[in-house]
Amino acid sequence: MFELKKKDISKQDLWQKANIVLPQFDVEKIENATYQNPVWVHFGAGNIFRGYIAAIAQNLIERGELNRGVIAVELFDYEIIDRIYKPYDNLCLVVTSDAKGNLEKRVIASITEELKCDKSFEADWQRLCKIFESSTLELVTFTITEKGYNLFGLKGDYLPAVKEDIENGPQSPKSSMGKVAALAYVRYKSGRKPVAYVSLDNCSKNGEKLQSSILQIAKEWAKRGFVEEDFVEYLNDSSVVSFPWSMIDKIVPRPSERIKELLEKDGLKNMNIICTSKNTYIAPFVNTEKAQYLVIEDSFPNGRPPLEKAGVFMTDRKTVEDSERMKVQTCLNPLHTALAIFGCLLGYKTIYEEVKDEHLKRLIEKIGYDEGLKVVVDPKIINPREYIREVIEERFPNPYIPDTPQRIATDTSQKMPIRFGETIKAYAESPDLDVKGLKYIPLVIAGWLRYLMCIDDEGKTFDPSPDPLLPELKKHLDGIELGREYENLEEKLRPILTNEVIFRVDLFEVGLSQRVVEYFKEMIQGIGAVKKTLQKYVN
Ligand SMILES: NC(=O)c1ccc[n+]([C@@H]2O[C@H](COP(=O)([O-])OP(=O)(O)OC[C@H]3O[C@@H](n4cnc5c(N)ncnc54)[C@H](O)[C@@H]3O)[C@@H](O)[C@H]2O)c1
Ligand SMILES: O=P(O)(O)OC[C@@H](O)[C@@H](O)[C@H](O)[C@H](O)CO
Repeated sequence: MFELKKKDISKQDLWQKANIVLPQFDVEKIENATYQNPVWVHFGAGNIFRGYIAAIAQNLIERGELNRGVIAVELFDYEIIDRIYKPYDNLCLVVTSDAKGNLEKRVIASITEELKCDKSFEADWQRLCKIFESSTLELVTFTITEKGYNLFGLKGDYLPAVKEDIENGPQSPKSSMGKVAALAYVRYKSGRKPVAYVSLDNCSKNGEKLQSSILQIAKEWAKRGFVEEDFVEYLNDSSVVSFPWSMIDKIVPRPSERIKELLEKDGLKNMNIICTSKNTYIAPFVNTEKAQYLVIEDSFPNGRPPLEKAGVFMTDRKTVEDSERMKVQTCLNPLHTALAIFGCLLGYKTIYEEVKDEHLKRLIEKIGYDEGLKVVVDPKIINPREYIREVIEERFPNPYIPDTPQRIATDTSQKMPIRFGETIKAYAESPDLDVKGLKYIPLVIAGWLRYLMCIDDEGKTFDPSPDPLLPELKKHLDGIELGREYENLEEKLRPILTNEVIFRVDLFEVGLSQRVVEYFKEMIQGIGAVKKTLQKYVN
């Protein structure tokens, strides 16, 4: 037996026998160099970071293109650090599966430090301040989920923690964006030092979203005299501080029991999967697919590692935007969200089983090829039609990527505007497209309303995936039962369907609410009605 710990890394024969590739560099040397002269900080120490971003850093280190690692920082779920980083010396085992079931196993050792970003962890906070004062710091990347950037609640008022941060200034921030703004202020105070803040989350114009949240807090602080006006100027000057946009694509599901068992058979100890009290599913290993795309706007005022040498497309903002529109708004994530919603309703536990169902497959083909492609601008670096084909025919059906509809259904309320709202808006604004002609996106929206009832198509209650708006949204579905007729459903659902925070547009105004409500009515007819409605409309 051996462990994913530094002390066992020297037992090369054991790892070799298990076909696990070890880091090809002097881990301690990189750690020391990074401690002295940090280059790269990452916020959001979850699965995609460990399985993709940290692997990019390792590729560069192994090729001699980078001589520092990445510092992992957690803003939200400190259990990750205590239970998955510290006990395994920040090592991570990445298991990559192709559709034939061939596995590549590799130890990632490019994460050199793990820090909890909160003033209550005084030593970590002091260390973070030191890092942000460092002139060698080039980039700060983020994978903190869409909701991590939010400042406002559904009604447009500040979230409580954000409000508190605004009132109290940068001294002891509580909200995620407040903490990042406070560290940006530390960097500013240390001599207006340059840096790039790079969001790698699945949101449209993610760089703009990050910048606007940090700026908003900075402006509120400046108004109250907590910071200089010049701090706001600094954050607005892209020659000093940039917020590059990006598109990131690699399916990194929750850790799988099957992979855990395989690793244990290899002789590895303590491969337990945990679910933290904040609902992060994480393990010492990460399971993922081979396919991967990362496109980043090339704007780095303090320089950057040669990311292109690790396969990252470094390009202009327009190409990033077109790639993001292609992936997040039309060709992958909306298809994923559709499968997530219908998967939970129809009792599926894996995505690959879902795409074997001809109706679900047809639904995602219709959303992608028929409704989505019409608003896609070809990003040139990736062909959109070929990309959808790869997604539907190769990536989703991969049985060795045990992705679940329940994982993807997490935070659906936060994803609606980007996954579907942008496309509806583009149709509504186009002189050549008829928004009322959309059929399949409204079917997914109706499915989501049906999902919010938390009763599956067999009439059994299910636990919905976490979503910050769930309690509020569920209230609007209260009292609706399967098998009953309702006269005033359109009115009852109006508060959801008119909410532009959720759909980017008012579905009543654009003329889609009636169709959504009609589909929804059909889906609540009784047991099996969701399946029947799906079959009726995709056929
Ligand atoms: N997993 C994927 O397949 C994938 C692919 C492409 C992009 N992404 C992007 O990365 C994000 C994270 O995915 P993951 O696989 O790492 O998920 P994960 O559940 O493994 O980790 C989520 C991370 O976000 C942090 N987080 C959650 N809420 C936060 C908040 N309010 N403030 C600050 N941090 C918060 C968590 O603490 C954790 O570090 C996704 O939401 C998506 O935007 C993921
Ligand atoms: O991660 P989210 O929450 O933005 O969306 C769920 C999935 O669609 C997503 O994680 C995909 O796996 C990913 O976007 C593939 O690149």
